[in-house]
Amino acid sequence: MITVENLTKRYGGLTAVDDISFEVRPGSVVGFLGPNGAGKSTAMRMMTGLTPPTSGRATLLGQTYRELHNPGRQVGVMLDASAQHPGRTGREVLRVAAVSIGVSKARVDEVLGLVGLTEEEAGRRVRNYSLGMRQRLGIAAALLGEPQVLILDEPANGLDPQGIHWMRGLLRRFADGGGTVLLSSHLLHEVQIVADDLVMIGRGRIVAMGSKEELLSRGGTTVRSTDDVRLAALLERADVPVTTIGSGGSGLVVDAEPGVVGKIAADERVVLLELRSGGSEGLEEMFLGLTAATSREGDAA
Ligand SMILES: Nc1ncnc2c1ncn2[C@@H]1O[C@H](COP(=O)(O)OP(=O)(O)OP(=O)(O)O)[C@@H](O)[C@H]1O
Repeated sequence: MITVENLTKRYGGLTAVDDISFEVRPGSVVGFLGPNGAGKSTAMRMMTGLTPPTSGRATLLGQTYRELHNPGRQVGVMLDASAQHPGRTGREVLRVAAVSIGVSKARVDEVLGLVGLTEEEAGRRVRNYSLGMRQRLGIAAALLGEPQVLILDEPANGLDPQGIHWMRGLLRRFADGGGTVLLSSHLLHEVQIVADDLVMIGRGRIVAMGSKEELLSRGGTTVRSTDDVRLAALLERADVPVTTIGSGGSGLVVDAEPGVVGKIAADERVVLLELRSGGSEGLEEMFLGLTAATSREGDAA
């Protein structure tokens, strides 16, 4: 549904997006992650025809954005929630968009309901909206044409925890209904729950990508038991490498699947207090580690 092939953007001497390739399958949510300045927005702008690539290409439903017959009906885009006309009411913003892409007024009310903007809020001018309300309006605009694909740049920005929870539900339902979602974030935990796959970029380059489970399991397994010293010895005996022995009861990090560790513990009657995929550091640490080395902002430090 979304195919990105060797996409590159250079601004003078700066390579903002450096030869990235990935795919987003129908029915899935892909989190596009990277620190500030990593090149996420530039990549999304190229995907949606707003910035011409220096080389490479991106297709949506088999065509470039510019080749799409009625892009507003096929691809829902939210790149900059503050770009909406400040002097119009939320409802007016959506009505104007509805006319331009050819959808009914009734659909405007439907999407307002979907994003949880009340009658009163829809009648307020956008300049008086909070950032969270602007995000909801931006998502409403993206959903307006009943698209099959959603491309959202930092949609969780400005949403409170409840709003983030709501957005996850909305995107999950959209994907479960066969839709394709690409959403960017500079915060792993915002997308970690909802995303099926993750694409992590730093300084324009892909630094890691794969299914969430795959990326999580790269960190090994964390295990905590009532007797970690004995468990470590049992694991070593079974040729399962223990990479860390935590101090103060923080457990072990083991280079094996949780199932393997659990079985050894069960066979030897060691009581487990915790058993999970990922090292003690978790995906967040891995993300920070992967991107710290490639953060442009880090250059100044
Ligand atoms: N029009 C432009 N001209 C020159 N440089 C640009 C332009 N647009 C983006 N850049 C640079 O390209 C790099 C990537 O920027 P981009 O906005 O794509 O990053 P991002 O990952 O979306 O970060 P953020 O979350 O901070 O927006 C940055 O160094 C930015 O300064």
